[in-house]
Amino acid sequence: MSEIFIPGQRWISNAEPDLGLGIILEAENRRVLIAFPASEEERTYAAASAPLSRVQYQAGDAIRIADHPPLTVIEAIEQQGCFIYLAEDEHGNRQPVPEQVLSAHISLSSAKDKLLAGQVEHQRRYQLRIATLEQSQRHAAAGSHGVMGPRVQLLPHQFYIAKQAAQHEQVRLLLADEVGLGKTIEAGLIVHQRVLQDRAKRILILVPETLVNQWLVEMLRRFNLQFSIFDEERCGEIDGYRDEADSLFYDEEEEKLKERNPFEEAQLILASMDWLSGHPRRAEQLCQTQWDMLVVDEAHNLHWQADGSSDAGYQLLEQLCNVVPSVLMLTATPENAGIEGHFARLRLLDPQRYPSLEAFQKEQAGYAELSQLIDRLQTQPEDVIASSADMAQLKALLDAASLAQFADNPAHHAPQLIDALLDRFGTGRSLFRNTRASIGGFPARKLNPHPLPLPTGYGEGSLEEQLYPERAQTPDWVNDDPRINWLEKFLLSNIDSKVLLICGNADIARDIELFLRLRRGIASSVFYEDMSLLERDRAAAYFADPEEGAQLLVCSEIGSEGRNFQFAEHLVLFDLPLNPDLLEQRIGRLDRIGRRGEVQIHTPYFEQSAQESLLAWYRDALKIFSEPCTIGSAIMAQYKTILCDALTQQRPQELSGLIAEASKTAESLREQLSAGRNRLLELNSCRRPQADHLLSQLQQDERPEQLREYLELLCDQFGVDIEEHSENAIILRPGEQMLTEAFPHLPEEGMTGTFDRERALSREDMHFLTWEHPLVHDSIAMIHSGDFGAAAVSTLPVKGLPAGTLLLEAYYSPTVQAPVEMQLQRFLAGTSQRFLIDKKAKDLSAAVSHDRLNQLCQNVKRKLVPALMRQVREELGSMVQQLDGLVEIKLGEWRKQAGEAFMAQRNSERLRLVSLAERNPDIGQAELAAFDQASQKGQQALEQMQLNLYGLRLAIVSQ
Ligand SMILES: Nc1ncnc2c1ncn2[C@@H]1O[C@H](COP(=O)(O)OP(=O)(O)OP(=O)(O)O)[C@@H](O)[C@H]1O
Repeated sequence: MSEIFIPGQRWISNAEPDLGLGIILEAENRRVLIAFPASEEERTYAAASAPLSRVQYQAGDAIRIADHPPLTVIEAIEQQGCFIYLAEDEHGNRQPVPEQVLSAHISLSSAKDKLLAGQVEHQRRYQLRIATLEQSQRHAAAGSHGVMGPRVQLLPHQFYIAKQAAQHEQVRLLLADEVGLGKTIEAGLIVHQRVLQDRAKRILILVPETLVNQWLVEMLRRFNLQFSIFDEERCGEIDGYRDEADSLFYDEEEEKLKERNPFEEAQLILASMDWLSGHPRRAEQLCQTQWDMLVVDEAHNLHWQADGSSDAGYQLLEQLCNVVPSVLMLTATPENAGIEGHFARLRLLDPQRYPSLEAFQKEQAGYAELSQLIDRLQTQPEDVIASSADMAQLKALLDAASLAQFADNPAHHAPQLIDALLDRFGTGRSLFRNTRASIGGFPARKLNPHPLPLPTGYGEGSLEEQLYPERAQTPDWVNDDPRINWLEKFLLSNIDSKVLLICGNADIARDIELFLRLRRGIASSVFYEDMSLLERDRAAAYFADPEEGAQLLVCSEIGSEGRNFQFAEHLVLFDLPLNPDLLEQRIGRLDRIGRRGEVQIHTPYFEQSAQESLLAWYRDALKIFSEPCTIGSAIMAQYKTILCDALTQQRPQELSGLIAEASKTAESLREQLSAGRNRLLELNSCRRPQADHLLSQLQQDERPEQLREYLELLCDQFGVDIEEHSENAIILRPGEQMLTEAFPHLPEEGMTGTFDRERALSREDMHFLTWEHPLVHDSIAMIHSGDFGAAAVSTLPVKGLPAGTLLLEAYYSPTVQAPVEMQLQRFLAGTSQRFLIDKKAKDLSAAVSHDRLNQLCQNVKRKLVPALMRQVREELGSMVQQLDGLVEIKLGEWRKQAGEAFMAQRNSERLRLVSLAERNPDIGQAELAAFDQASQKGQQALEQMQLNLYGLRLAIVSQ
């Protein structure tokens, strides 16, 4: 039966009790709108299924009005569906209190009410409830909270970044690892962590159209995150508005009534950046939607222009960055369009830290000196103290308080100093870039050049015509081009190998594939921009199939970004682009994590042509075929004009001189970078000892044995059948007596899961069972949000105590009611409190553990409960009141601890802001005042922290 909602009534959300005490604002048209003032949130529900419970106080209950001492209810009087409480203060003064004025901060005590009313449950349910609290608190406090569940290999550089990202209230990062080192995985870890920690609910991922499905699959199979793909078709189905102003019957007013923002319809949305940047109306709707987090892949494709003519993609990114609190941008080639574009992206992420391009460029010149200082701080912090030059340098950069701390205990405080230096004078907080060189263990790149005779008619004209002669030919060019002939032979002599071919032009890609498939019978598929998403993904899947799949995949340039083709043995570069970052991206399709064996790169080219010279340029000047190229765009910026000129004119002497010179410039740039910027990035992106420690901690936190025990308890109580599958693996199936029809994430046919990460990585048909698997996570949430097992009564057959002695066991968990963006729950992680008291309120919790009590306690038959409760009710009532006194003391301690942890973090953020203000005129007094106000608000909310009574067990000593 549905409840009757009346404006002014006070209700509480069963699913989100932390929202505090809600007040009904509207109840019309079978919908109910409720506001939660404590957390500044509103919710709308269908009235028939609203997950709300009416809050109704009884005589004797304590109630609160804001800024008032507590009152005790004498009587509740109902008037037109709302209550007026007659209540008195500690001096006996009485006053009427309409429920509308009650404080929105509420402490919940359904366990108490249930126990006192004799509504008790079986022992085992209570045990499950307490196990749920203890296990979830333990997991929430673990350093690996949020990153344990993903089905990924434990790679230190990725987990290190996720850990760094978790440290700040909002995460705003450029993930810029070299190609194929797992930026998608890093982004997934960060997203997963934010979702699991309740720090982000509404997430938008924007990627190039070609990568939409790959992201969808990766998010689901590795992270259990079910994103919805939004495209124009889907949006059109939701948003009825049609802009057909030219039509005779067009009625703007009527159309406006059909308008709906489609992006409000789902929480986790994945969409193509190409589509949105070309669709102003959808882009506007996107910006009007409230997002907690934005992820943008291949961010280098969005171009910034100093004169304000940035492309539509960049403009959309800019607008989103202004309103979305957490932003991740991914690019393997951050400086693809020069330092300006790189700076523009950093500024979007952190405008306070990056006020001007000039300052940023100046800063880069000081990186070598800074990285040497950091090196010394890392290896010999005591020597830094002893060196007056180092200390003078530090004094010029950092605040006196941090330096004083460092001088007191150099080894302990050096890491904080390093963080502050990296953040304020490097790109510490905003940019992570891991390289193959710093991670190590990658297979080598091997170039296989294939010189071919230059056919007549080729090798003349503009540089473009010389480099890509096939583009100017008729479609039958494939019959005569020696590269096709070579390719055919190559494929036939490597029949068991997968070959990826990339060329810069869609028509050429199509011609090559068609010819080899139809005329030469090669099992192949093709991948180019005019194909639909589905067709492209089918082509990629056909290529990936190890048994029946294609031997060859021919891609236009769109296949060179983001795709995972590391399983292919050979990469054929049918042509070479003039952009070294594009070439690096192409090689990155094979040279990525998970690759086994050398990266075989094949370049068929024409002898004594511009192609041969360009190959020599890449090989000898940039060395791109032997190591990842990080200096490509800088060298190209310097030499492109003269290189193109020399290539066009085909002056071999001049070219070899140019290559020798560029090679020297490249070498010295590499050295310069490795002493300065790259060294700083290396220091920042993965500190190996910390990263290794994180992973070993994560492995300890997994606690598979305890998880298994917990699952057994859970399944037992909810009627889910559990059976052994094999070592470290189980099968779960809905049992005939399953308690709830919607046991979370359990398919009707059941599921097989393993506790072993390695096995989960190789067996995709098995679920990876951790404390973060959706079934476990949502079962825990289900128990937390309801009162399942909240109260129990048992007998305690022990000899040492007189029969009839009462022991009361109580578990509390803290809650703080504040706007979600303040993320104050993180300062309470892992805290819960157990009391075990006798009638004199003596706390026996240390003497008798919960487990021991579980072993000793016996369940009381349901029909005996009412009589038993009548006997003990009075004594029990006074014990419950005594508990309140103990709780007050504990609450004081926790408020203090959480407040201190919160302020320590705010103070360090404040120091940063003050330090940045010295160099950035945009940060003024107003920013600092707003910051202080937010700190004060957080502190006040923590001072209002409440302890929820989570579970109560009465044990009555029997003989
Ligand atoms: N921790 C991991 N466990 C398992 N597989 C991983 C892990 N990290 C990366 N991979 C795999 O390595 C490949 C490269 O990873 P990913 O696509 O995230 O790299 P990327 O840096 O985004 O690449 P690009 O620069 O091409 O966009 C993918 O197939 C990915 O699934």
